[in-house]
Amino acid sequence: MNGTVSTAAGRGSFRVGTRGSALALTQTTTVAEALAAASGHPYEIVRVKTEGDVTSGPLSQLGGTGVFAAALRLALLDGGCDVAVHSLKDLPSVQPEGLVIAATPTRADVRDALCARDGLTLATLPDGASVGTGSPRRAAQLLAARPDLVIVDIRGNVGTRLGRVAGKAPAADDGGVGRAVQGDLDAVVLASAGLTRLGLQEHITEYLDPSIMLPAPGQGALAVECRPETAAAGLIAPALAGLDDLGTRLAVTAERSLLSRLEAGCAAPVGALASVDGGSLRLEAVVCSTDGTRLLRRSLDAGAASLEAAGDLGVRLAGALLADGAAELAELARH
Ligand SMILES: NCc1[nH]cc(CCC(=O)O)c1CC(=O)O
Repeated sequence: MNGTVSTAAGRGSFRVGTRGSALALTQTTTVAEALAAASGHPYEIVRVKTEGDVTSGPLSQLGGTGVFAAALRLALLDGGCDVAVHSLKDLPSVQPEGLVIAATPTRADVRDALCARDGLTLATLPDGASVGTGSPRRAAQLLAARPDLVIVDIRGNVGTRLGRVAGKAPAADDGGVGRAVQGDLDAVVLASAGLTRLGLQEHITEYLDPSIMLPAPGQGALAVECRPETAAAGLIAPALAGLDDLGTRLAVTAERSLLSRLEAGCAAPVGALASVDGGSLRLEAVVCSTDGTRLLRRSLDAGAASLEAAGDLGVRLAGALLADGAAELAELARH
């Protein structure tokens, strides 16, 4: 599946690496178009097949977090591409030597979305309804709100997962890990951002308010990563800088700093959302027991809205949650 989609190769062009899923291709093309328009240089798209795309087992068996991002990062380091576009929430918070996040474009909707049959919402789903998600964070917060729900562990790309809900349009096979079983679930929970980027927002029956469901750190945001010293990165450096949104970068810096201080990965039952409010940054986070019976939820304000203050805010809020017993509650890595 490795290969070139467009043929704008040659001197003065840049190569943008992507995963092969429909969502990844959409996100990558949007970023590549913006960079090409701002820099005046043509691009080509390089598809990188990742381990996460070919393994159908549960995420927890894939040997840790970041499997989706690792192959793209390797391609950057190998010179297989010049720029990589990641979903920020899938990107491990440890920054590899030699790579930088050159842009965090303006974030899309951060909320999770319920896609239920027959227009149902979290309040109107019948007693004991089945809801599909592979995310311990979503499962725990769903159960905290509705302890009667039956959570079904599901995998695959957005279209595949949507196709599990009765009455939803058959999923286009977008390279998912399994064929959709038609209509065996009452609902699934997916990120609004991904659904909207794929034009599937009509299937959303409720945008889950962050007071009920805190999103994953970085949800709805993209990270454009590169090796800054390369010629191609230099070519588009001003375009990358122009694509960066400071508010988004501040928010995701705080969220990822919290996650890394908790020593938790993208599969941990941890939600976090930062927002810039006036000149200050506020971070809200939740750590859950996986059965949803216990939730630790706290928020903290930073005095200032700087990158340093954002990183510090994440560390301080994580410290408060750890002092409350977050590591034991969520079975995070021991300290
Ligand atoms: N883990 C897969 C993944 N990575 C990014 C998104 C959606 C887009 C985003 O949050 O930026 C999704 C799908 C989902 O969680 O529904």
